[in-house]
Amino acid sequence: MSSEENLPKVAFLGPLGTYSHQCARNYFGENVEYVDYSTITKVFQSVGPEVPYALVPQENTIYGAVIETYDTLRLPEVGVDKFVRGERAISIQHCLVVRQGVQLKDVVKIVSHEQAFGQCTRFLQDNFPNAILEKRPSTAEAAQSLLTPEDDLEGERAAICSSVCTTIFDGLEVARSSIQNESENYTRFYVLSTSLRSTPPKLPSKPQLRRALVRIGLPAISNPSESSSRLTHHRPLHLLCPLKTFTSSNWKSLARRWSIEARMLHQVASPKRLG
Ligand SMILES: O=C(O)C(=O)Cc1ccccc1
Repeated sequence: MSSEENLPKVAFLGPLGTYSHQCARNYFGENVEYVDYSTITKVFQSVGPEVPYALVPQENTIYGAVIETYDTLRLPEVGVDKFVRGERAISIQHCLVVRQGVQLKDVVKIVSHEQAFGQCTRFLQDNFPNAILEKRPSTAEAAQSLLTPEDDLEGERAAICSSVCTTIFDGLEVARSSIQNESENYTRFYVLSTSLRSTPPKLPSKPQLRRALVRIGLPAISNPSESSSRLTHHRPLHLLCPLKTFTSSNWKSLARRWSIEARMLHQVASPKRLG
């Protein structure tokens, strides 16, 4: 049995070269075995007895919440057998990367993760207003895809990703650096775990305030008898706050009542509210 087989597994959005991978290494170091998955949803789904830990991007200082991550954090298993057990923010410096020798004037298509597009809107508008922007599952996958020919494209492609990708995938080079809208740019990642008890095997870091992720759902209860049985476990929101409509000020007063400092509210509209 190799020594790697004894290490706990950590899932991350791959391939090597993603910001998720950089953050995972920054958090866990050499204490774990890394396993890459092709989408954030698959990273989330992998968390279980075989893969007890994962790291997912949560929020960015320029572009805000990572939607795919929030979609998974609303799934029922969160708080039951999948828990947010840590966080780490890293600096994100995006580059425009091309195959070696490609001229920027020939670039007609740019590929990347949707977060990277959202963080680089000014650069894209100023330099490539007519380029096709194609979403990929991760920045490193976008970089890697430049090495596969795309026959029916008239023109060249570029990827927005970390400069690290040019050291991982042979034949790529950095054409422009630090292309995000603001020079200081950070993404926070969440560490997921199957257990509330065992502490993730993280590298030592400076002490942080303990934070909680609170998920509040408006129960879709039509049958009153069903609602009373549910009340023993989850108090519906209209019992917690007097107004049926949940607003950010409801949230702030709830947080005050619980003596917690509310940092961020991410709200998703129900079909009833928009429809
Ligand atoms: O695609 C990646 O590299 C990721 O880890 C997701 C992401 C994309 C852009 C900024 C931060 C995280």
